[in-house]
Amino acid sequence: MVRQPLIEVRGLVNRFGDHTVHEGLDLDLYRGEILGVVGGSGTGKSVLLRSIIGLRQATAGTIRVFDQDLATLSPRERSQTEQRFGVLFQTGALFTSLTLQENVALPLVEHSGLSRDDAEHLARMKLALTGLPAQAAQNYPSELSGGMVKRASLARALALDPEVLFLDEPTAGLDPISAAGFDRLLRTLRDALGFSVFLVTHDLDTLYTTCGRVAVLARGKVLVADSLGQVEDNPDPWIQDYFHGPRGRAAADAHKRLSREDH
Ligand SMILES: Nc1ncnc2c1ncn2[C@@H]1O[C@H](COP(=O)(O)OP(=O)(O)OP(=O)(O)O)[C@@H](O)[C@H]1O
Repeated sequence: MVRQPLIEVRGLVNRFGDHTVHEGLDLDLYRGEILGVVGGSGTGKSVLLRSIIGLRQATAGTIRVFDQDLATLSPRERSQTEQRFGVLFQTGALFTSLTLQENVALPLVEHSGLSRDDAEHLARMKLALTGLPAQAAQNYPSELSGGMVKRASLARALALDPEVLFLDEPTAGLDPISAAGFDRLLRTLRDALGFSVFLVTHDLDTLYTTCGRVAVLARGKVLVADSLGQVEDNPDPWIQDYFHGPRGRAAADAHKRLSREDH
């Protein structure tokens, strides 16, 4: 059976002045998958994410989302399409002057026409879904640990039941235990809710524990997008260094050990 991509990027070009970031980049995201997007610093992972979610107009190329060409959508259609996305940026980007419950309720009030009371009720459910204790709903972001803020940001990204979740380095800045907890949570929620994930990360443990496929960006393109096993075997020097250097080996070994313990 031929799998239809939910997102299809073709011939993407992004330039800033005479600096070319993407030069004919192709990438697909399939329904229900967690796609890890990796690459050296400055290879354009965030610019790619921003182009897909409509925060940046690409210099050239096409981006089809849910079988529609982003460039041909009216502002209204674009806004409807964007509501099918959930986004979690690296900083979490919660409003510091709002409680967690108010933060998560905000998109619900804005986009789904719920009353404030109903939105806050639903917000508490979303926060519980991400594993936060009930009382955290009344806390302000500054009162919580980094891991809890990440969970709350995830709850906000999930507020409108998105079909695709975009995450930009979600475990950056978390201690390894909180990071592993976040990875597990992401897998569990994907299994339960069925969304697809576009995950920009530098975290090798995240790649090994959560991603079904991995796309490697280098030299303006996607060098390879495949299962980890296939990607690890790619002879490109950056890929070899990344996956077979000391950190890559440690992450692969830890994953093998955990898989054995699970069986
Ligand atoms: N608004 C902008 N104006 C000019 N250059 C930009 C802009 N946004 C990104 N760039 C450049 O595009 C390149 C890719 O940036 P991007 O943030 O996508 O990299 P990245 O792969 O996400 O890097 P990192 O892993 O370090 O986060 C960088 O050289 C960056 O300086």
